[in-house]
Amino acid sequence: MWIKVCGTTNLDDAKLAVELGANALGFIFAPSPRRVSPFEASKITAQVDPKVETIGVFINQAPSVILDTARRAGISGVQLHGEEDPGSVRNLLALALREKTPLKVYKAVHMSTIDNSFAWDAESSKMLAGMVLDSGTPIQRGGTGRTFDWNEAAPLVRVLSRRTKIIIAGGLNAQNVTRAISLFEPYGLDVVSGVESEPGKKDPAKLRAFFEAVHEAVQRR
Ligand SMILES: O=C(O)c1ccccc1NCC(=O)[C@H](O)[C@H](O)COP(=O)(O)O
Repeated sequence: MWIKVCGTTNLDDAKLAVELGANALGFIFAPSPRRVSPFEASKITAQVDPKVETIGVFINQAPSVILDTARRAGISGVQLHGEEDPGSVRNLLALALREKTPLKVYKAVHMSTIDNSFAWDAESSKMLAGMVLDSGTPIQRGGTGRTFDWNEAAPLVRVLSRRTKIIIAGGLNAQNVTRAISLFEPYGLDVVSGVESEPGKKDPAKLRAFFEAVHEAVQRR
């Protein structure tokens, strides 16, 4: 199971997440109490094993801004958390190719109020490294600490799973992650609020409990 721990703001939290088995660390470059500058992120990414993905979170930014931030922060991928459509991802990937900056692109889709998953048909989903299904709203795009309606979403998630790698996000924690894994059988998981003591600071006990719960659930499958 691929696990992304998001909202990284300091090296200690990054090191612990990686030690526990995180496959990816998220850095927020959008309005958020967890926001970091490209320079702050670069000081952390420089010390992370290159096998661990480092993913910048953006909301409705121009491709040139995303690419410039990615380079300065030293990240390996981006997660687009606004209303970016297949056209904007195509432009971003074309620019990245022209400028010889390899970049994985993950698209976040908000399952509650601004569901734009239908823009992502089988063909356009091929551009994505994966799709993050989250519970944001137009006011708070991510990091809400709330789950979306899992039962209602399950049929749509099955359809989307045939198109790209599905990553479940939104209100995950050590208590509910087992159910998310058995219900959605996702490729990956993405968490922030459920493993923090306060926004931007990880709680080591919660982080450990989260990874233990995931590993137990995966072994039972
Ligand atoms: O985490 C934020 O503060 C945030 C703000 C704006 C856009 C995206 C944001 N987070 C992106 C993530 O990938 C989070 O891990 C995801 O939304 C899940 O968050 P949570 O429900 O708190 O686990």
